Amino acid sequence: MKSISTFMKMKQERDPIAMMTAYDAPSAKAAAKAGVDMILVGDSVGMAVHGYDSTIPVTLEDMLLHSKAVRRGAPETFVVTDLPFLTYQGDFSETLQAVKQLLQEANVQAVKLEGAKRTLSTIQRLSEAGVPVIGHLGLTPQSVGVLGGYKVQGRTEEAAKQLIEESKQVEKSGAVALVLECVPRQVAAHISSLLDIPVIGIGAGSETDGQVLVFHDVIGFSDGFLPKFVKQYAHVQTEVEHALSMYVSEVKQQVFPGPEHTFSMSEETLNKLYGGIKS
Ligand SMILES: Nc1nc(=O)c2c([nH]1)NC[C@@H]1CN(c3ccc(C(=O)N[C@@H](CCC(=O)O)C(=O)O)cc3)CN21
Ligand SMILES: CC(C)C(=O)C(=O)O
Ligand SMILES: [Mg+2]
Repeated sequence: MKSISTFMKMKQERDPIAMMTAYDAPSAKAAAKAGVDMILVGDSVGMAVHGYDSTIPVTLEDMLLHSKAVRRGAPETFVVTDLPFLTYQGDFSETLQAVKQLLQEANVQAVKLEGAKRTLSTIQRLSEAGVPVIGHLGLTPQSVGVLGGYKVQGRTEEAAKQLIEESKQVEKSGAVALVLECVPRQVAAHISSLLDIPVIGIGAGSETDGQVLVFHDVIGFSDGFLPKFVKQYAHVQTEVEHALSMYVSEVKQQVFPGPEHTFSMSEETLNKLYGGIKS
């Protein structure tokens, strides 16, 4: 299995890190087969799978269930799980309990936490306890209420300076990697060259040490969600809708199931059972 040192080496050798979310066993298996370096069990599962309009309602129980499924689907892949909203801002023992379950029951390799400021001491304490922690700055969806929407971050001189400062602080606190979401490419490039740890971008341009996208966005199965940074490599939504309407139509027209989908018993048994009926 790849490890933090693999990813450090990839950064040094300018070998881009391909990260993608997965929330269940089959998608994790497909990601592993495709050569994804690192799987993220993102709290975006709340939006991509559970139908919420933000990541706020996602719970630790949700993340555990999805992480376990992903682990079973991709037993040899480095997996990182998002700590959900408000599981790492209060009592540290609660944070520890959450991380303990993710690392010991779901067997993931690392956890990801949003923000700097108050999050820094948590990153530090977890790192000191031996937990690989990934930071997440820029657009931090768990703060959507404070940010006032899903908007590009770090665009003004002041905001960019703060983002650069906070990135350094996240590294200094012991994080093993940093996700930068929706920031100008120039700022993301600067931070990537400034830090020793790998910087993984989403909507952060091509000069980061790696990229991350949401599985459903990559395959075109996210109900029209298409922000600027998403590239759809397939249009599964269309395929799925076509398949489902064919199924409905064939059931209605009694085309499905055909003989090839149907079980039968022998004439002899049938005779014993009913004294002979027309099959
Ligand atoms: N399916 C999915 N994909 C994601 O990438 C994703 C989620 N869900 N859920 C959690 C967060 C939320 N994300 C979002 C959501 C919306 C925008 C968005 O509308 N962005 C505008 C920015 C406009 C601007 O500020 O100029 C865009 O056009 O990219 C960006 C990221 C990224 N994450
Ligand atoms: C978009 C990525 C970085 C994420 O945090 C998620 O999928 O939840
Ligand atoms: Mg997330």
